[in-house]
Amino acid sequence: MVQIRLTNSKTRRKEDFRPIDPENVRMYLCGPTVYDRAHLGNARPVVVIDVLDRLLRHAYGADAVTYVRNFTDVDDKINATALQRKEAGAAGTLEELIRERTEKTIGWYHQDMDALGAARPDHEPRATEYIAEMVAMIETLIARGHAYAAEGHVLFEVRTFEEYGRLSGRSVDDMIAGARVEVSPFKRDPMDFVLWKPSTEDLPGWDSPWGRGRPGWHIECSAMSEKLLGTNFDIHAGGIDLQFPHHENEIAQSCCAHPHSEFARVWLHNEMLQVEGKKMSKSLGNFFTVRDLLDEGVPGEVIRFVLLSTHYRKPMDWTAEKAAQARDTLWEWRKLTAGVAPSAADPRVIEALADDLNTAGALSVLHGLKGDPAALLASAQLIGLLGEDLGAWFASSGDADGPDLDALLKSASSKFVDIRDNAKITKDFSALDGYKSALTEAGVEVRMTKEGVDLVAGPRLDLGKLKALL
Ligand SMILES: Nc1ncnc2c1ncn2[C@@H]1O[C@H](COP(=O)(O)OP(=O)(O)OP(=O)(O)O)[C@@H](O)[C@H]1O
Ligand SMILES: [Zn+2]
Repeated sequence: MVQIRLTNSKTRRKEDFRPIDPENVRMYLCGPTVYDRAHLGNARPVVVIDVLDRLLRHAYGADAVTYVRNFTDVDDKINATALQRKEAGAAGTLEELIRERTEKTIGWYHQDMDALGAARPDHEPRATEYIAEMVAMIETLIARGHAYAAEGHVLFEVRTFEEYGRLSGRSVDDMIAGARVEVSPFKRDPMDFVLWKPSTEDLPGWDSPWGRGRPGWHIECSAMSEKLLGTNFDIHAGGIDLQFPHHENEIAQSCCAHPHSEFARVWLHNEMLQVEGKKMSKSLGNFFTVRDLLDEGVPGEVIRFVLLSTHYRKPMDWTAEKAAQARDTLWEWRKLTAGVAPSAADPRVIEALADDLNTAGALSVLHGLKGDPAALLASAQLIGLLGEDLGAWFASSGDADGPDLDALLKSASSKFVDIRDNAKITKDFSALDGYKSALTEAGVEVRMTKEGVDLVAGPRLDLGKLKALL
């Protein structure tokens, strides 16, 4: 097996990856805060880590990886969204509105990430189910002198952790200068961050030694990763936007609660998906969701292809041109591999992936495999492409339940045969020609066979137009 190498943000070097336990490689990815649809930027870490997950399973065994990705279902942004809805007249208590929204968002998230071919993690812990673990960790931090309670809050005292800032390579003073840190009267130092905060009656809250309250965001990941992966695990991933302060704070909490632990050995950070040079983000409002693209008829597989065509450590843009090229390439590959059984993945594809997840390199190897469809198929499947039949591929676009493409094509072909049979009697073939060109216009390939006609969905299939022809 080829040696996997990953760029570790902690050491700023590309390093040989050596798992703590090769029989159980453990990986954590910071998941979404569930108050709204995932935008395309949010999908980037999911697709990148899905490829890493596949590579690790290829290398160490399908059952030798534990992949955890959390849902942050308690957060001020969630509360604010629910409050807005309540003020706009939505029925129910604030707590009910919050729960309704987080449940719904988790469902959307699953649908959208499934459409991108990202396998579900082994564990998807929800923060609200790990409050006891968070409280226990905060108590440990207080007992060890790294945190203090003040006015219903508990704060982590950053100056008590010498290594603070090491991951992002900044000193505490630089960070104070560069960051918008919240100054509060009860903080000993402006850099100190919240582990626990009080909740008003209408906000979600849990009883704690510091009164009724709720956890800060950072402690969620420390507590959940410890519970599910232990105090030392292999890989911690997330977007580069989370490196500071979120990951810096996770390290401070976990390493101070367990002084002899390393926490995560390798830190992997993906660069940002951008729009005109700026990070795609909810706060900037320059985003579109994965669902927007799927609804426009961009298959999930095309989105995945585009995301993989740039190395994860480089910023990238989404463009319609990239999507069109991806669609054409995938279509060509699908035609080449139709009815072919996959052989083994080309070793060069594995080498490219093992070299710090060089997915763009892997795709260029695939381009060269057109002469060997069996290897092309196996290699594409290794990175999560060409995995499903075409029906499922197109079904992932359009409405959430997915149209049954096979059924649509079947009714179109029986209609075609009726028109043809009629034309044979009347000797007027114009209606048949008209139907044929309408099908072509809808992106369907019409192949005449001895028995009748074979209709095949093409890369530019327009489901709306096809439906209109039935
Ligand atoms: N533009 C982007 N490109 C790549 N990854 C991103 C981008 N925006 C967010 N992420 C990643 O998405 C994951 C989920 O992040 P989170 O739920 O905190 O985002 P958010 O707060 O909803 O989005 P935003 O950052 O747009 O306000 C994190 O790993 C984060 O690093
Ligand atoms: Zn996290």
